[in-house]
Amino acid sequence: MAEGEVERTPGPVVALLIGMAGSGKSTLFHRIHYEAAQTGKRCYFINLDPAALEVPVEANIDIRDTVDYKGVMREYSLGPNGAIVTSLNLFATQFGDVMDILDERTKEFDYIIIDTPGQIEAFTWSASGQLIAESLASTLATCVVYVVDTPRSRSPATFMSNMVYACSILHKLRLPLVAAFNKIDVQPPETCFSWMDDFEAFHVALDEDDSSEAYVTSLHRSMSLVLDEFYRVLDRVAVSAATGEGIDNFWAKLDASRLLYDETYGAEIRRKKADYRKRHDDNVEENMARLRVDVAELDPDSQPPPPPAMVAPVSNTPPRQPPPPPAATKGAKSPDEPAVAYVRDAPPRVRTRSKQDTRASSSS
Ligand SMILES: Nc1nc2c(ncn2[C@@H]2O[C@H](COP(=O)(O)OP(=O)(O)OP(=O)(O)O)[C@@H](O)[C@H]2O)c(=O)[nH]1
Repeated sequence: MAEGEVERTPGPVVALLIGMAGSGKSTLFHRIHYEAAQTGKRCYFINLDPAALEVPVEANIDIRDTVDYKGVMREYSLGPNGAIVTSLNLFATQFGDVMDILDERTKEFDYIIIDTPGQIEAFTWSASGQLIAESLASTLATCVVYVVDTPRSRSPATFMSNMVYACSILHKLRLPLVAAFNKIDVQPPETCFSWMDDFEAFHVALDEDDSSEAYVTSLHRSMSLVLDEFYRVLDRVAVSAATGEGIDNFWAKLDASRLLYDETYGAEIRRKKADYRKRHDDNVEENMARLRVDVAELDPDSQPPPPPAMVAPVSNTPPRQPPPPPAATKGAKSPDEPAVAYVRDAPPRVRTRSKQDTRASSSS
């Protein structure tokens, strides 16, 4: 690779759909599924919303196949939000299996689209949400698609809340972020875009909006100055999940995110891996040198030990005889009884919906 050239991450682009409840994530998920089938784009779909009553498309992997959200509520006596977080936690413990499935199938897909729970903080502020995002981003070009409800963002105060949230997600996950202004069939995005391009236009809108208290207006005014920098690195696209308008641009933004990922997060991951490898190799070399000195000091005639690669693998050593079973004592448990009584069942292993899996891949 030529010097200064950015190393490209092979495999599909992963898009995590995140947004406030009702912003249209699931409808967008559905729209992407439809458009992908129409245009022959190869997409893999994952639903991470355990509380979804209905997923509009047959996802290749669905958290609801693994975790019973209502059962979690009952068993742990939790409310709806607690149960979503706990379901995600349980699923996160099995996410290695999901990564194995994705690793096996990376060559078959161009995009992996992931729907997340409507309770946005359940994903963005939970350890499991972060773990899932980091696991994906450790090997695949991953980005966040922050879905904005454009009609609701007509009000400067709601627009500001949305942008502050998007900014906090960018800081938390540190992944490329595309703001998808949805529902443009109802409300064109130009007003929001003008506020992002020119903070003075936003200040004028604040002055004209008499629904907020003076101190809130003043707070929004100063926050718009802070966010001005954020808007410069924020990619945006206007879409309508209902009509399909703007979806072509949506694909283009995902492709652009791949480049951004490679230049930022991907480059950082590769640097960390290289650092780790170097530190590991240096440690091995240092320990070997120390060992050689110690051995030489003990017995000047002795040969230094062979390098680690020449040490016979553990599996080649002859198996030891197992120790004899302990003598039966009075009141001992029968051999069939488990030694440890688990309080809770471990969550079932992740299952893909093999039938749908096959269907989805054949349709793509
Ligand atoms: N007009 C219009 N309505 C939309 C669009 N996208 C979504 N909606 C509507 O917005 C409402 C919420 O959409 P959902 O897709 O359920 O939103 P969500 O973000 O998945 O909701 P949660 O799962 O609760 O977070 C539904 O009534 C949709 O029909 C759009 O592009 N245009």
